[in-house]
Amino acid sequence: MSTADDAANPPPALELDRLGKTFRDTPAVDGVSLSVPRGSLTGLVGPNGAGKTTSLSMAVGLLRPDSGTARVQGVDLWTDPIGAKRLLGVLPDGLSLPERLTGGELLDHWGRLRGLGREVTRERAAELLRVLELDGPDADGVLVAEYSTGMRKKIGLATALLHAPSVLVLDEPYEAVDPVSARVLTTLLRRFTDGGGAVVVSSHVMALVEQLADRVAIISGGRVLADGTLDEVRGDDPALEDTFVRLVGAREIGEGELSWLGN
Ligand SMILES: Nc1ncnc2c1ncn2[C@@H]1O[C@H](COP(=O)(O)OP(=O)(O)OP(=O)(O)O)[C@@H](O)[C@H]1O
Repeated sequence: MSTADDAANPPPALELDRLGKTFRDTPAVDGVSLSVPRGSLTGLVGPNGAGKTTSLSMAVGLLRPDSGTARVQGVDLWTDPIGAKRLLGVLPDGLSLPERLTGGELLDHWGRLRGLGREVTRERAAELLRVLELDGPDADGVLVAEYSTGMRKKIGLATALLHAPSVLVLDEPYEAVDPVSARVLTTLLRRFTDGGGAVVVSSHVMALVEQLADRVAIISGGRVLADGTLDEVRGDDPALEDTFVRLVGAREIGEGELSWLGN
C-alpha cells in the first residue's frame, strides 16, 4: 500500500541489493548493490569479465540471481516480473533478434508483444526508425539478418524505447554506432533523463562516460569498488580513466613479453 511518505520519497528508479551469482563455483557477481536515482544517467564501467553484464542481466530479470534483490521503482523483479518489466527498457548484451523481419516489421511485432495499439506502434516505430536513421534507402525493406552491427544495435535500442519505459538499462549502447547516430543517441538519453527517466549504461569508453553520465559505478571482480556522482568517484584524479586504473590495477607488458612481434 502506498503512503503519503512514499509519495514524498519515491523509491529509486532501480535498486540492486546485494546481488550475487556464481558460475561453476566462481562468483561472477559478489554482493553488488547500486541505487539509481530518477532523472539520472549512471555509467557502469569495469574491466573485461568484471561482472557488468551478469549484474545488468540480473537487474532486468534476464538472469535469476543466487542471492539479493532487484527493484524497479520499488517493484521487485522476481516477485512481480510483469509489473517491473513494464517499467524497463532493455538493450541486452548479444541481443538476439528475429532475423527474417525488416526493422519496421520487427517493431510492429514488438509493439504487439508489449500490448501497444496498432496505430500507436506504427507512429512510434516510424519516428524511432527516422530518428535512428533506419528508414533510409540502405535500411528500407532490408531484413535484420542483413543489418550491419551498428544497425542491429540501433534497432535493439528502438525495441527498448518503443513502449516508453521509465528506466533504461543499456549494455554498451554506443558500441559500433557511428558518430552521427551516437550524437542522436546522446540527445535522446539526455531528453529521457530531463523528463525524469533513469538510464544505466555500461561502457568501456571512459571519455564517453565522463561526457554522458552524472553518476558512475566502477565494478571489478564482481564487486562495486566505487559508486557516486562523477565528481565523487573521480575525487582528485584528473580523469575517470586514472580512477579506473588506480582502483582496478594497471597491467603493463613486460620487457621480454611479445618480443616476437614486430621483428
Ligand atoms: N553463462 C556463464 N557461464 C559461466 N560463466 C559465466 C557466464 N556468464 C558470465 N560468466 C563469467 O562471469 C564473469 C563475469 O562476466 P560478465 O560477462 O558479467 O563480465 P563483463 O564485466 O560484462 O565483461 P566484458 O566487459 O568483457 O563484457 C566472467 O568471468 C565470465 O567468464
